[in-house]
This record gives sequence, structure tokens and C-alpha cells, in this order.
Amino acid sequence: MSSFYLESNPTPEVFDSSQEDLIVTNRDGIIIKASKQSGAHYGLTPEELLGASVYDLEERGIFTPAITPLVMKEKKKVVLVQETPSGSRELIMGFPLFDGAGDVEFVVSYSYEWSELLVIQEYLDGLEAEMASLKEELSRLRKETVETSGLILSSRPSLEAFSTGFEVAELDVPVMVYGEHGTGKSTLAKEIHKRSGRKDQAFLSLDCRTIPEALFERELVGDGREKIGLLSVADGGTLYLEGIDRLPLHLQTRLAALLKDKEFRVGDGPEMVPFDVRLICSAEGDLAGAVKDGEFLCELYYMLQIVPIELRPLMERREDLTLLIPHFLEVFNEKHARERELSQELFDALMNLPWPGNIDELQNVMERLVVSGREQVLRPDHLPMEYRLAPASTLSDIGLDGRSLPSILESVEKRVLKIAKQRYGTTTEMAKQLGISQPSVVRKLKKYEDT
Ligand SMILES: Nc1ncnc2c1ncn2[C@@H]1O[C@H](COP(=O)(O)OP(=O)(O)OP(=O)(O)O)[C@@H](O)[C@H]1O
Repeated sequence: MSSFYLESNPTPEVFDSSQEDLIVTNRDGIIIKASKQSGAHYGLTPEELLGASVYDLEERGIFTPAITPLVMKEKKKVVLVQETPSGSRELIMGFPLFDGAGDVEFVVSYSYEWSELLVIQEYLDGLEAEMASLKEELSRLRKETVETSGLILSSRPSLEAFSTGFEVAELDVPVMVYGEHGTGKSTLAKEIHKRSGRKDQAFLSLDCRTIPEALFERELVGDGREKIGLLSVADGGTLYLEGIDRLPLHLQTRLAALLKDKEFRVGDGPEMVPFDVRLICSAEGDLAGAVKDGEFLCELYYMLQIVPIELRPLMERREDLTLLIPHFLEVFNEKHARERELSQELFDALMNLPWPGNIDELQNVMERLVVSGREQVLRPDHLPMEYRLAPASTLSDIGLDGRSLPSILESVEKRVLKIAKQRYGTTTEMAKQLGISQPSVVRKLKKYEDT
């Protein structure tokens, strides 16, 4: 029941000055107030309406039908369409006004001419068309963001990783992407989505490394009020969970339950909402090892580890690096309207840096190079300070006086190891580049650690 209660006067001052078509009737159906605009649609003046009975007007075919009896009966707002004697159509809304005992004492009716509504309809149609074109634009933009053009896949490890991803893209199975920070895990996830049957739906990411624990579940399922969960927004699409290995155990349990049930409860409501989302996850660490150490839930591991793909560090993808350097030079030259070139020395230096931050780090250094200085040809000394390698030692730097050959060779070995560590980052790569075994590299590093 509507709750308009009548305090005293049902027809305040504002009613008399109203430009709208308003009529007030009492509970007997007698019109006790009629605004200046009322009656025009029925071919009557407001004065002719005042004191008339709506039942009479209905019988005379003027109000077809009258709204007051319906509001009296329903005791709530009623909306209907009237045919007027002139043949026009009116949309009428009637509201009850109640007395202190809760009975309908007056009925206020308000009418709009159909043609006015047509204007509103036209406006709504316009809005709808605008919405449709915005939706189209959004989906185009979404596709564009996902379409990461300019992929460089030249080394065997990256070719293998991406082609596995492309092969399984169409299969509706979870994918687990392993790799260090900045190796291209989210790029691969987007490529898989783009090539899957879900490509026209959303691709959303959630970074498990940075999301506060207390917000994780709310982020996924929403709160039933203002927050819509990712599982709803990405329904039919793909959800990329970054750094799943950093998710605390109790949230892993929650995630496993959600994935098992394929439905969730929003807020405190009784309703269970099903979802259909393909998961792609990434991890920097070794998940199998984490399972063994009791740090990763075995059940969740088996749910996610269907297609594991590994992206190797950039340092082990030299063929990619050779192309990524000129690629980013071109990208940033264009972005900053520069025409920088790389000297061969700088190119060699870039090729020999260890890039622990992988492609992200390379990208950052390339942008810094392009925007720094004024010279067109960039040299190694244009590199940010922390990337400039100490000049290679020459034998003349090594003190020979009074030293035995083994002691001099040890000094040389120590320097070589220091540079190799800086350049290649991992002991595996150092071993590969220096042509010795990895345990031998570890042993030598240990030997020179304290000297
Ligand atoms: N094969 C590639 N060719 C060209 N650019 C690439 C390639 N792979 C990744 N990139 C670019 O490298 C940057 C890092 O990639 P991405 O964000 O996918 O790495 P990530 O492993 O997901 O990083 P993080 O662990 O920090 O989330 C991005 O700017 C991306 O566009």
C-alpha cells in the first residue's frame, strides 16, 4: 500500500499554480480540485470538472475509464491509459491519500498526454541507441587492450610457451603460467583469452600478491550491495589470477571451494549464483614444491595445474632480447617524438645486462634512454648510472709485483665471476656462459664471497 497520509489540506497552494494536469477527488468520486490545465483533454474547463462525479463522467464516456474507483479499490498507485472523447490517449497516474484511520480519503490523479510520452519515448530510444554504440565501443576497446600487438617471440623458450598457450586456448581448461616478474605472463594470459571462445566476453585480472586478505573474497563474489564481484563481471569470460602462489592458505581453501561448487552466495541472501569463468593463473615460485612444503593446497594445485606453461627469464631468451631492444627503441621514439639510435657499444652492453626485472625492466631502461640527453646516437654512458658496468679490468690493473701465478689467476677469476654474476644473474646461466658446471660456479662464488 502507498503511504501518502493526509495531514490537513490535500490541495496545497502549489496545486493551484501547477502547469500540470492534476485532479483531486474525494472518496465519493467527486472532483474537489482541478488544476488550470485539467479538463482540456476532455473538452471541458476546470470549472466544469469541479463538483462533477467521476462515475458520471465515466458513464458519459469522458473518463474511459475513471481512475478514482480503481485507486479506492486497490488502495495504491494505479497507472492506466484513457481514451479521451477527442480520440487522444492519456496516461493517468492515480495516488491514494489516506486519513488517520488508514482509509483512502482523496485520490490525486495526474495525466500526461500520449504525445508527451512519445517525446520521452523518443528520448529513451535515443539513449538506447547511444548505449548500444557505447557498448560496441567498449567491446572494441576491450578487444584492443587484449590485442597486444608487437609480440616478439623469437627464442625457442618463448616460442614454445606461446605456442602451447595458443594450442590450448580453445580448450576450456585452466592454464597455469610460471615465470619471473615481467617475463610476459599476463601478456600470454591475454593472448590465450583472445584466441578462446570467450574472446567477446571480459578478461579481468586479480593480483593475489597485492590484494588485502580481507578483500579477496569480496573482490571475487561482491557484497550484494554496491560491489559486483569479478566472478559475475567475468561471467562467460576469463579471470586471470596473478601470483596465486602468494595467496594465503585459508584463501586457497575458499577459492578451491568456489571452483568446486561453481556457484557462490552473495552477501547474506539465500540465493546461490552460478558462474562460468575460465581461470588462468600465474606463479613466480614452484607450486609443486609449495604443495610438498604444505604451503599450497594440494586440491587447488590439481584443479589449476592442467596446462602448465613456463616463461623463461629474458636473459635466457637472447634471440628475443636482440629484437626487443630495437622494438622498444622504436616504440619510445614514436611515443616521445624522438629519433634516437643505438651505438653498437650500447647495443652490446644492453645485450649483456642480466635483466632480473625481465621485459618490464628492459622497457623501462629503453624509455629512460630515449628521453635522456640530447644526442641522437646513444652510447653506454647514456645508460642510467646503476646499469653502467665497471670498465673491464685489464691485466695492468692487477698487481703483479711479488705475487705467484696462482694468486694472480685467483684475482682474475674473482673479477670474472663478479662481472659474470652481474651480467648473467643466475648460477645456471653463469655456468652455461663460462663453460663450467653449476656446482663449480657455486663453489667458486662461495670461495670469493668473503675476500
Ligand atoms: N613477447 C613479448 N614481446 C613484446 N613485449 C612483451 C612480450 N611479452 C611481454 N611483453 C611486454 O613486457 C611487459 C611485461 O609483460 P607482462 O606484464 O605480461 O609480464 P608479467 O610476467 O605478467 O609481469 P608481472 O609478473 O609483473 O605481472 C609488458 O609491457 C608486455 O607488453
